[in-house]
Amino acid sequence: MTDRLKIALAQFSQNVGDLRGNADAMLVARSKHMGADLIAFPELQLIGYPTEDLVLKPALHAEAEAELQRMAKVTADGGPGMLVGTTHVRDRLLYNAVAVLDGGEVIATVLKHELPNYGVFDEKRVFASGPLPGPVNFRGVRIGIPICEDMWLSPVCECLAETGAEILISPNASPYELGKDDRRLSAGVGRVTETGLPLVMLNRVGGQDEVVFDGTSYVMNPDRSLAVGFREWDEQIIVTDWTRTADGWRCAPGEVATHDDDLTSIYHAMIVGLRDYVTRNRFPGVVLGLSGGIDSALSAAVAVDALGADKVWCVMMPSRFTSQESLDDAAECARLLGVRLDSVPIGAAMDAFDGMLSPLFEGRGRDIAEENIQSRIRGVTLMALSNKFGPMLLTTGNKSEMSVGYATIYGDMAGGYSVLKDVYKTTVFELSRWRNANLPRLGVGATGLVMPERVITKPPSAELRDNQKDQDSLPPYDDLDAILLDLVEHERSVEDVVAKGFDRETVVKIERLLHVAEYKRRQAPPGVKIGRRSFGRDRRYPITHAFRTVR
Ligand SMILES: Nc1ncnc2c1ncn2[C@@H]1O[C@H](COP(=O)(O)OP(=O)(O)OC[C@H]2O[C@@H]([n+]3cccc(C(=O)O)c3)[C@H](O)[C@@H]2O)[C@@H](O)[C@H]1O
Ligand SMILES: Nc1ncnc2c1ncn2[C@@H]1O[C@H](COP(=O)(O)OP(=O)(O)OP(=O)(O)O)[C@@H](O)[C@H]1O
Ligand SMILES: NC(=O)CC[C@H](N)C(=O)O
Repeated sequence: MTDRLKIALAQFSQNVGDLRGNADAMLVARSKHMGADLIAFPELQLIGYPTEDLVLKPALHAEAEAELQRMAKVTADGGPGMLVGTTHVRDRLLYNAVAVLDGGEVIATVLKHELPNYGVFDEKRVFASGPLPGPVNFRGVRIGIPICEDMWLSPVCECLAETGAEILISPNASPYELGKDDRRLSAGVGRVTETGLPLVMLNRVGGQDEVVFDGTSYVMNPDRSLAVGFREWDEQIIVTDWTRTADGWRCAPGEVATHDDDLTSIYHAMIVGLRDYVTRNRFPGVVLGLSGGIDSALSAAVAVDALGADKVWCVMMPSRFTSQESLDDAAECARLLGVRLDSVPIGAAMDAFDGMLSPLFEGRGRDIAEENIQSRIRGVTLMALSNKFGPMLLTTGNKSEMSVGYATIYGDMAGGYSVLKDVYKTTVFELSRWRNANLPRLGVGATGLVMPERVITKPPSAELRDNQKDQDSLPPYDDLDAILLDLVEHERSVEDVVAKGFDRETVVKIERLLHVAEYKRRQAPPGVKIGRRSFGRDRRYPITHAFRTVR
């Protein structure tokens, strides 16, 4: 019976659907840690998380089994065993599983019991729930393997402790949300307190469409002290040293990384989401409309930090409503960021549409139709550049606008991905100030200012007509965001919000706009999830419905 163990923990990224690539990355990691007894990886490391309906293809199960067998054979060399997240088919049911590989074979397969089915998760849609598991005997040590949600709730870990587990290793695919690192720790404290066992929480990193994974893996000893704490966002392998004591197994103390403050954390999530989306979908870069306003300035700054200045192409598309201030601010933003800026005036296209539509529009005054045509001309222009040269169009709308439909469908909503989709305008201001004063650790962009101060201080305007200001149609952003926070993030009623002192008419209007704009959000590009109620993945409302919290 062994009294010492070396367990290598790989906080890895994953490439959904690239089973060969994911398997090769695990084998390379193992080959570099031949002194370890075991190397563990995050949840579904072979397939990638979230799998969504990809796992409904039987061909994928066959490939997963072949890759698993290939990996198992490698372990015949007597080196480290492997703990690999994969799918498993048993009695024609599909499970989210972890296979334990050792001595050339799959020595055990553990099935996930608790399937998360809320927020961004849909696991019950594709996986069956496995029975409550017992520990796996790995070289004489009984290892309990609660798979992600199995660690977030009590029953699986309690069952593992009762059936003799000595160490808990929990492969996770726990998506980023502001403050989630603390919740991961609290869940761990709960399980360690209940079971008296040491716990490994091993999370993935990287971006997958709307969700990003920030890692923050850790090892917690039974006294609830952190033996090891991984960095946020980075791939990292840490070899942990374990000793059997009279009171059970203990992990030797190592490095415990500190975590970012809120604004740094949000900014990093945006960088990781955009970087992985653009690179994995093989775009040469991004193109975006740079208006001299704050949303496009911040989107451009994130893009430069994520991809590098040479991969970001900005285009100013002035009309007769564009102020000199906007022209100057866009030029200064581009200079500070070191990006290419072209100018494509849209007056000729506006005149062409006026001419084309004048027989039909005759007798009607100019209104929102003409305003939106400008936004759509810009969308067409940017998509033409995307088609001709390949960069993906980056959409710049923020959560405040997307909440109330303050964006033109098929116009400035055109694009492939949005970094501001889940941040309210007040946070856009904070992030812009923060980025002007800080260089993000994960960023590859410019030091110093990334936008002139005036972009942050001037009143926001869509410049679709003379002297237009956002505040002509919307309440001040401080009020709008406070109301939206209640209606969207906390699902409060109009009465609840009015009771806090907000004007009833304003709150009723915002609730109405929120519901009416659902059709726009359904057609909006994906964007990185930051909070608990992101549009699309978390908050799923019907488009057609008659419910209002006031009549
Ligand atoms: N339930 C539903 N299902 C499907 N389609 C529906 C629909 N309701 C309306 N529609 C369609 O949508 C159209 C109305 O939507 P849309 O054409 O977008 O136009 P609309 O929402 O009326 O106007 C866009 C608003 O966004 C503002 N804006 C535009 C551009 C940029 C910014 C900014 O600051 O970032 C602000 C602009 O000032 C204006 O207030 C209707 O004409 C109809 O065709
Ligand atoms: N003159 C312009 N030149 C280039 N792009 C523009 C121009 N006007 C608008 N856009 C694009 O359309 C998006 C919507 O911009 P708009 O100015 O209407 O409102 P906004 O939400 O306040 O955005 P911003 O703060 O970036 O100006 C902008 O972020 C930008 O990408
Ligand atoms: N993949 C999972 O089971 C993740 C569920 C977990 N509660 C989380 O939010 O991170």
